[in-house]
Parts: sequence; C-alpha cells; structure tokens
Amino acid sequence: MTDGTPTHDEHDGTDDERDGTHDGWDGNGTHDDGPVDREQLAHATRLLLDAIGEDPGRDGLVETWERRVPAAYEELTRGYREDERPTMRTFDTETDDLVVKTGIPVYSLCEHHLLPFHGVAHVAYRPDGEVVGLSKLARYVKWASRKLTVQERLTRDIAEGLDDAIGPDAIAVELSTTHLCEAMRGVEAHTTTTSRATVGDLTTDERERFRDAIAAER
Ligand SMILES: Nc1nc2c(ncn2[C@@H]2O[C@H](COP(=O)(O)OP(=O)(O)OP(=O)(O)O)[C@@H](O)[C@H]2O)c(=O)[nH]1
Ligand SMILES: [Zn+2]
Repeated sequence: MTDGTPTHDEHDGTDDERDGTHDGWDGNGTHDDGPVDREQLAHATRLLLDAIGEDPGRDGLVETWERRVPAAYEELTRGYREDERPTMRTFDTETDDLVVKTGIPVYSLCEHHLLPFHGVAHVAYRPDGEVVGLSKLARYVKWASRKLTVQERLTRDIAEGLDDAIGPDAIAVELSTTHLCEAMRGVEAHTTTTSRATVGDLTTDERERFRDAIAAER
C-alpha cells in the first residue's frame, strides 16, 4: 500500500473501520499529498452510504467508499489545484481577426446540490498580438470547471482566466448547460441554461460572427 487507500481484501466489516482506523489504512493517518484528503473522503462516503440505509460492507460497495469515490472526487475537483492549471502557451500573430471556438465540453458540479451540470462552452476573442494554442482553450475550460461552483461564476472565471492567459483586446465566453439538480430531482425539468461573460467589447460584427458560429454548432 503506497497511497494510503485500503484495498477490498483488507476490509473485514468491523465497526472500527468507521473511523478510518482499521488495518486497511496506512495507520499514521496520512494520505496522498494531493488536493483531497482521500481518507476523509472514504470515511464520509461510508457515512453517506450508512445514512441512506445502504450496507457499506456489502460486496458491491466496499471499493466504492474505500477507493472509487475518493479517486473520483480527486479528479472532479482538480480545478482547486493551481499546479494543475494548464500551461497556456501563446504565439505571436499579426492578425486581429476574431478567433472563435465552439462546442467545448463542460462538466462541473453545482455547489448547491453537489450534482453535475454539463454542456458546452463557446469562446471568441480578438487577439492583441498573441493567440493561444487551440487545444488550450478546451484544456482551460476543463480545468476551471472541476470544482464546486455555479454556472454564472464559472462563465466569468473562464472569461477572466483566458483574458489573463491570452491578453486579447476582447473576449466573450458563453456556456450552455443542463443541471442535473433540476433534471433528476426537485423540479425535474430538463432545461438549458445559457450564460455569458465578456471582458472588453466585441464589435457588433464580431458578436454576430460569434452568434452564427454558436448557431452552426447546434
Ligand atoms: N443561478 C444559478 N442557480 C443554480 C445553479 N445551480 C443550481 N441552481 C439553483 O440554486 C437554487 C437553490 O435553491 P434552494 O431553494 O436553496 O434549494 P432547493 O430547495 O434544493 O431548490 P430546488 O432545486 O428548487 O428544489 C435552485 O433553484 C437551483 O436550481 C447555477 O449554476 N446558477
Ligand atoms: Zn444544484
């Protein structure tokens, strides 16, 4: 065991496992130096399973709380980690022609219900001497989305983060998503929410081009 995560075989279903002190742990309460406390996550997931009336000791669930859920949350919350922020290499450009990128996948978590919201992001910017590698836009959106947030704040975070990284004359970001907290619980309405954030001003013509590119994407 190198990562402090207990394996299935080490679980014997005894009560002392509830506080994370059973033999499966590394014994000194440490965990990966990563952004999440995997031990706490395992403990919390086990409590959650208990609370909903499940049996955390049954075969199908042991690895769920011990390993899978902690690992999944580590991945889904990468956006909190500055050291995971993508490197945004830029290139000199002589053109100030609008760069438009549509259909970037977005998967994030709503901070109200800890449920996913997902959809697409669209980005348009007018360069000021520099453009960024095309893949970096999608990399940035992916990183920025991996945290608990609300859509409006995420949209603004992406616009401001890309503005910092690229230094364009103007940039606009649009997100179009479905929130599972609305779709599979509560109001149970499968709807689309669109939000937009801008830094600087796109011209009327540029706004039209952005709108047309988004429409063509649908
Ligand atoms: N503006 C905005 N609202 C969000 C977002 N994600 C979830 N919400 C809403 O946040 C609200 C939270 O409302 P509350 O009344 O505190 O929570 P609730 O009782 O679970 O509400 P319902 O979802 O209506 O059952 C809900 O209306 C959600 O639809 C988001 O990204 N942006
Ligand atoms: Zn929600």
